[in-house]
Amino acid sequence: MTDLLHVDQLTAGYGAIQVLHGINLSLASGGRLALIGRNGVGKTTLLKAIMGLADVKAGHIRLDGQDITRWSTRQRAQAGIGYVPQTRDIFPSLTVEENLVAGLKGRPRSALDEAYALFPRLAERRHNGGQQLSGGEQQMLSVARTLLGKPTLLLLDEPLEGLAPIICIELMRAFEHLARDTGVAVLLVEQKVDDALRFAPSAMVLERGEVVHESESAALGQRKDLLERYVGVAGAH
Ligand SMILES: Nc1ncnc2c1ncn2[C@@H]1O[C@H](COP(=O)(O)OP(=O)(O)OP(=O)(O)O)[C@@H](O)[C@H]1O
Repeated sequence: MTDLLHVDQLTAGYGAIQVLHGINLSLASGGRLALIGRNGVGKTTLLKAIMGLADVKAGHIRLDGQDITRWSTRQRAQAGIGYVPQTRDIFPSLTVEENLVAGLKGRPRSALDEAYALFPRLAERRHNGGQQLSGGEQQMLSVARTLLGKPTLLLLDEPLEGLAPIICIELMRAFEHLARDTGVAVLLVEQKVDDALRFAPSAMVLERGEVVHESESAALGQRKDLLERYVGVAGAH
């Protein structure tokens, strides 16, 4: 079976700065993979490289068997990659509904119901401005907008960052539903290691731009030594 995403010997960074060194990664259709590691090890850069937002120096990125390494970000989005950046990419001056409409890209307005079904909070706040939303609601809006593009691969960059525990639970539940009901594959970068390992059956640890560990999440959750060394937490998985 062909992997949905296949990253092969990827070396990438920004201009002359090399951040990732020879990364290999595979994700099947409908699969879930957690990408963890300390700040600055290159997790965001890996997502950006997959989305066409970092400079690839060597190696290949394949989506559904097609080599997309030199494709534009727009082409990758059209091919089915959805990227939710760490910065919560919403228009603060537009309402929730206007933000969602901006993500429709030709799909019928009825598609908004999918977003509201996944995040009922957004339905309640549909006429509120983006800047009036809480951090959690902004994150939901950012995710919902990306999902309107019907991605087959979703790249999530620290979606739980700075959110209250109760909102984290709500978001993780929504991601579970989403993955189960739509079959979208998810590559999740997350500092909240327990949540990441619970969500994804497989995990990869990055350190200084290299993969230093790869295993089932349950097995990694037992390796307190590795979690302490590479993530700085003992983990309670
Ligand atoms: N636009 C950029 N130009 C140059 N260097 C960058 C740029 N963005 C990130 N870097 C550098 O690349 C390295 C990896 O950063 P990256 O954001 O990928 O790490 P990360 O693991 O996602 O960390 P964090 O959890 O802090 O986001 C860091 O040393 C960072 O300073």
